[in-house]
Amino acid sequence: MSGPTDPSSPVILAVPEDANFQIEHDTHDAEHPIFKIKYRSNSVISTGGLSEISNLDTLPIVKVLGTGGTIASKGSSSHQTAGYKVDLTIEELCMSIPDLSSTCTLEYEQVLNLDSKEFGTEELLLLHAKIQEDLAKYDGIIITHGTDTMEETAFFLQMTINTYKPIVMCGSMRPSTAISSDGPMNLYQAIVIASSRSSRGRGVLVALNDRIGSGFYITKSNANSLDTFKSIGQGYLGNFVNNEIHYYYPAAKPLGIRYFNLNLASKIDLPEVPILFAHQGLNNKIIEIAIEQLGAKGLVLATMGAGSMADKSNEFIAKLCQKYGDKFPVIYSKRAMDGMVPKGSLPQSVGSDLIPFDCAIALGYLNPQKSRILLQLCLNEGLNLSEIKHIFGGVYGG
Ligand SMILES: NC(=O)C[C@H](N)C(=O)O
Repeated sequence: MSGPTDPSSPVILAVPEDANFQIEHDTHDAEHPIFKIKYRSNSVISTGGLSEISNLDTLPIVKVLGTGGTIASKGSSSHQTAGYKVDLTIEELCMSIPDLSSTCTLEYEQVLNLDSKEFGTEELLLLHAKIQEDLAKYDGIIITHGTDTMEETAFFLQMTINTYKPIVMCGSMRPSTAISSDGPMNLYQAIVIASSRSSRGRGVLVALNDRIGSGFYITKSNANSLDTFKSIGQGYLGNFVNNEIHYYYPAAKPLGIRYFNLNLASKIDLPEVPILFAHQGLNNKIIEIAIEQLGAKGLVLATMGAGSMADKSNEFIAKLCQKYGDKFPVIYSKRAMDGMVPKGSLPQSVGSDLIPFDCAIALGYLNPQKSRILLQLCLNEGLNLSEIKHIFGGVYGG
């Protein structure tokens, strides 16, 4: 028998009489310890429960899905770190890393080969379908991806795939042709992370530059440097040092996760939800254009502080919402990288004639690009305003 068992299944445990086995206590979660029973035998009868059986003679089977990005790019010289092109296959990329045959059985597949700025709903759905298909066969999935929109793909996968198996995203900031390109090391670490049982039950992970972060919160903080992925308030989940994975906390998924089941059998077109970046002197006309000319079904505002928009903008938004029968959700996000927008910072009514402000939803801790995806998923499921508020309440907004 190989591969993991579902930890929630009942405890029925039997090992062959001839088995040579050992019991290991997994210390990653002191409150919910896992006892691993490892054995050597050719046959096994059954397994399950809080315990897991693993055969010492089998290795995890993991799959790398290539989608492009700088990690799959080539420049024309070894010092070129801008203006390069995606031009490397996932096969070539996997050949550039050290031998992993004692860590896992590795397979790979080219799903896409694009700069991540070209990603949209179609690419997200394609990747989602591929992962769903592969999760049945593999112990972990690794996705190579451009860093520019990696956080959006990570968040989308996090909200739409409910699995305890590791899904690990990685990329690079320097192309494959650059002196000290970071791609091969990042890919190597991501594969080791996806092969490890200690990575289970942690949701979608983003692994770059020795750090392991949660795809739910992590964001690209620097447009150029290698040390770019951060979640300032929530921190990293772990670190990778000298071929060892060091998690700081027991396995857990972020609070506020609510899974959205996508019906891949029918055509999905996630609704139009633009993001508007607020600034001093914002012209209300741009709000109207975003909503009316784009046919948007919702709007995300990167507000100037913790939900702050000029009074005239709030009044304009409230009137537009009234026009749509107060069904049009407007997410009050923030342009600041850290912090949050609490429910309490939004007025209940606006203007001298106290127009109700029901359509305004405080974002909580997510950034604008992640809240856009969350709102798209809510709208795709046909949720109403109060249900959407409830979901954003999971990240302390609403
Ligand atoms: N570092 C990178 O991967 C950036 C690249 N433009 C991308 O997102 O595809």
